[in-house]
Amino acid sequence: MGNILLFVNKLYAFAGIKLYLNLLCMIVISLLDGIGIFLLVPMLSLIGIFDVHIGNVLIISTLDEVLQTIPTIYQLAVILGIFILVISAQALLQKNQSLLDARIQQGFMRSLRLDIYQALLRANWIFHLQRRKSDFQHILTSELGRVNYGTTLFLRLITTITFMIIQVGIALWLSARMTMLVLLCGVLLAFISRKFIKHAKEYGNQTTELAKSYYAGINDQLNGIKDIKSNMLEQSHISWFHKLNHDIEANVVEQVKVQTNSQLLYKVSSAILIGLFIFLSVEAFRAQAAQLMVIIILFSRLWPRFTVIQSNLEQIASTLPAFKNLLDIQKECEGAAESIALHCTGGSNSFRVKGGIECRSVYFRYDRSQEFYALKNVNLFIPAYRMTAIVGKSGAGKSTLIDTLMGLLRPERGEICIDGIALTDDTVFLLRGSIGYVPQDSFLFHTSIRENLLMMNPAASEEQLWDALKLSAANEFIERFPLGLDSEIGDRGVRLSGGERQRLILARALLRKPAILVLDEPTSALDAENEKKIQEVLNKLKEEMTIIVIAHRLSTIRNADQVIVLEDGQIIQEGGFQQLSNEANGVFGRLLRHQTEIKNEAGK
Ligand SMILES: Nc1ncnc2c1ncn2[C@@H]1O[C@H](COP(=O)(O)OP(=O)(O)OP(=O)(O)O)[C@@H](O)[C@H]1O
Repeated sequence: MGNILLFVNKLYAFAGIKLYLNLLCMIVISLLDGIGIFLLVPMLSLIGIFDVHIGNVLIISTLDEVLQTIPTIYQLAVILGIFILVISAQALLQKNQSLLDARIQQGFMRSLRLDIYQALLRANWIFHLQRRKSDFQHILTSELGRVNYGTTLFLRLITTITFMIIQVGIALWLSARMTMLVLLCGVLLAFISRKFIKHAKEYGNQTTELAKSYYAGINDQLNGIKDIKSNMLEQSHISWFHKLNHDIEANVVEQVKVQTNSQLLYKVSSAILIGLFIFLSVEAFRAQAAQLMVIIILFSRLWPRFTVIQSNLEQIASTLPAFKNLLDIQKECEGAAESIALHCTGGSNSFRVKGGIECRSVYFRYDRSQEFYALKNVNLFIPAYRMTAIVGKSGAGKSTLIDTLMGLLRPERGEICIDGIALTDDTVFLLRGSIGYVPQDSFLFHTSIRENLLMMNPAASEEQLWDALKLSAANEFIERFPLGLDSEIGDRGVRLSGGERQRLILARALLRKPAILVLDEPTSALDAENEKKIQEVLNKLKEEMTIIVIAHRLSTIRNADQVIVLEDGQIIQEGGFQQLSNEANGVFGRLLRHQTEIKNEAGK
């Protein structure tokens, strides 16, 4: 019940007055529908199908009196004319009401989609690290689809209930006793059917869980398709897929079972009720023929609405878990929201570092319930317009440190200062807007080289594009492509080699003319010749920007002005490249000697 109220509140918050307008349309449509039914009696009487005694049945007797003032030959034409007018007006109104319905529904979905997407993008990095990406994909596609369907059903439910109330009102007017009898049966049936709604909700929860597993599994497996194929893991994955699909199928069949059982109950009971109702009307209540006819028409239209309401309630119950899931994620995102101003996009020159970036006694933990610190008492100074390299064994804390320097992770203790001023939640975005980041796992879109570049700086000219490509030594391979900048690079850039991908990503980062260039393993996929080119590029770029680079391949950072060596989240060595390589017992010297030996052996 709480969830349905939440849903109604949210829908009302979005649609407001439009919902009332919709309701008003429905009331008028139902009234016109009722008038159409009332017109049937004199019409059938005039045609001669029935010789109905109109007696003192409300509305019909008034209508009959009016008709008597018209010459007999025109009576049928007049009544048919009114009938056509009433039905046409009803159809016209219905058309507009359906349109309004669609507008409310689609607008509501648009606003939900936007809210959840904005909340996702506003959430901080640590939140994203802790969640499965596939859960978000699931929410934004399948769960939103279910909520959409639930909204359609909800609006349909309001329509049905409005129609029902009006028709019950008319029926009450005609015969209170008979109407009460039917309503009593309806309430009784609704009470018996509560369990169907409960089951539908349980199966709806199951649908959410199954769909989550489906999305997560598909996502992981498609990302790891190379591993699956090269390790011959196809069969085990097909078995997993088979089992999950079996569960999905069983879940849907169970839901249909609940629906068909309740429909069966409603249909059989409706046949019994209609029989009982006609019998009682004729034998016990002695209803007049015209009155009986109107009531039978009303109830034969009314009763199926009970069935529709029951079926709608069950289906809404099965989609409510999707709505709850959506609100939960949105709430979690909002709990982790950064105070980012979304209209400010990262851009060039929004922040210039004059002196340098400083870490003052920085501590960081991914999980505050654990004792483990990924960064412990880190104190360091990164001078502007210099190249600082961060090295260390795998798991030493290099990525955590640069994520902290970029303001993606906020220190648990200590602070990050730019030119001596501590970063706050507000200024951290200025810093982030001034960074060009080249990640380890390069991210490229399945489109042309040009569009991949323009994504970073849509206003860049052809000349600026080529300048950036030259700087990153990516121009040579692109010039060889027949379509040049318009060449398509495939999904995540699969049509390029690892080195080509990395150089393209570097060009993309440079296009922003960032104040700080952060590179995570920029040369890991490059051969010696290209590595040298990148070294030269970085050397040149030092004059224009501050460079921070993580490197496993130490030859890449030969020209670094400062090297920071991390181990277990702490700085254990720092200094110039030559200085550290000369420290015989230092970790850096050992790492360097180890890499040189491997290189020499490979060269033999
Ligand atoms: N999202 C995370 N949640 C929890 N712990 C994490 C997370 N990311 C990293 N860690 C832990 O923090 C420590 C530092 O990890 P980090 O990724 O910074 O190391 P690294 O030096 O960059 O390693 P590599 O060279 O392998 O990329 C590791 O012990 C790692 O297990």
